[in-house]
Amino acid sequence: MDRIRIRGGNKLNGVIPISGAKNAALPLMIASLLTSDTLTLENVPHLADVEQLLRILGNHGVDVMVNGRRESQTESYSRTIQFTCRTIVDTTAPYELVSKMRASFWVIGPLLARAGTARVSLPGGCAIGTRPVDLFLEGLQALGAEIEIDGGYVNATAPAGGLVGGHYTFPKVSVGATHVLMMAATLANGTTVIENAAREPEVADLAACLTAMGARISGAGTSTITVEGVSSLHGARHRVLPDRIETGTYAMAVAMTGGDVTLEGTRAELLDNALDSLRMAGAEITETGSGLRVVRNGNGIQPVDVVTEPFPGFPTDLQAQFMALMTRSSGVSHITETIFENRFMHVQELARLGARISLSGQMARIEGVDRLRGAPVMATDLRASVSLVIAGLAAEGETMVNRVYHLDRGFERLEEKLTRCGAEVERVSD
Ligand SMILES: CC(=O)N[C@H]1[C@@H](OP(=O)(O)OP(=O)(O)OC[C@H]2O[C@@H](n3ccc(=O)[nH]c3=O)[C@H](O)[C@@H]2O)O[C@H](CO)[C@@H](O)[C@@H]1O
Ligand SMILES: C=C(OP(=O)(O)O)C(=O)O
Repeated sequence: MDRIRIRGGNKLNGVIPISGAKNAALPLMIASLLTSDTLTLENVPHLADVEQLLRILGNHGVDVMVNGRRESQTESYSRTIQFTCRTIVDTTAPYELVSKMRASFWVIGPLLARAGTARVSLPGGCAIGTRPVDLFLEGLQALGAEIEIDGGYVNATAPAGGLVGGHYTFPKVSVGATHVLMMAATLANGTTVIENAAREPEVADLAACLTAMGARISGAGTSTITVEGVSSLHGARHRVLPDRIETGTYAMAVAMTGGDVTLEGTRAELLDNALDSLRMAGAEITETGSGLRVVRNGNGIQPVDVVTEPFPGFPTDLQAQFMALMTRSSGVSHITETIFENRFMHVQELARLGARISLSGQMARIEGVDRLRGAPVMATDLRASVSLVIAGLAAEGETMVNRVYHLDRGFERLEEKLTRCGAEVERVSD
């Protein structure tokens, strides 16, 4: 099992290319099920989750070409992948495939919309909370779907003439359920209005791609999305937007170590609130022609309180990384997690490095310390893992991060990107 060894203490200086967003690429890939034409996606990151979804889509009948070839091309940062689903050959998404990754559940929307039926295993994914699927099911029922749960599977059936436009107000913001409902509504008969929709940039990115495929969508990126159903979608070419979580992660790494790094190919507006928190912590962040420049020279790290919220609030997917940064601040900070009920697994691992953190319900109190010391730590989920890398970069001596398969779900070539900027980070394969 691979591990990551870090020798802390080096500043980061240089350029880090930001990859296409995992959380945009996954729903975009799933959208290929909605058409019999070819959907071409550019800037698809090479990540374990993407590879897993390729297997799942293959099972439904999607033919895949990566950089013009049939076998997976791993050498390039940014891959162009063509997806062609002439017919849906299987409407079942089995437990063995879906249990590994939550987003694979999202095939339920396109399968139902195009084939009229779907049998999809209840999902897996990062163990950060119970993560039910009730809102997906309620939303699909609002489009006329009949739903039953049997043996760990959701069986969904559209009415005889296909899904029908409907009105659904989310009682709670859900990124995944917004993606699914929007995709399902593209092929429904009539107009669908989705209220209290997720406003994450990945939702707008999916809507832009669906629109290029012939869908009629307005309001994506706001909390009310209207979809006028059409009878079919066609092929399109779309570029996956830059990964805002990867952007924020490296920005926090620079704030942690000090240095001067340009995050190439990304944009400030994708991070909104999180950049303000980073600036308050002491990082200088400027937009350049090629991306975002992050600098921290001389000044220490200031304590900043954050509360995770749906976009444009501070993202839960950056909570662990910001906590790592706060372990070295010059005072006391508080981090409140409002999205997932069990997303503090990194706390005990950060403590191994000398962090002082106490938990009270959904709030963590972090008392900054002068120094962290390297230690063996264990990655528990994707973002928790990278928070340990950030802490390790600033810790004295060696930090060994175990179970890095979590990291490989969402960070493309992490050790290479950091090493190029002066960090001592290497992958150790046993
Ligand atoms: C692949 C992907 O894009 N994953 C992201 C997506 O996950 P994901 O789409 O799974 O997260 P959601 O936005 O759906 O979850 C938000 C909250 O709603 C709850 N909920 C959700 C659906 C439902 O049917 N019932 C319900 O109660 C969840 O348990 C959670 O408490 O958004 C999360 C919140 O920004 C991010 O952390 C994940 O990285
Ligand atoms: C929680 C995450 O992913 P998933 O929703 O796929 O579990 C994440 O990207 O941080």
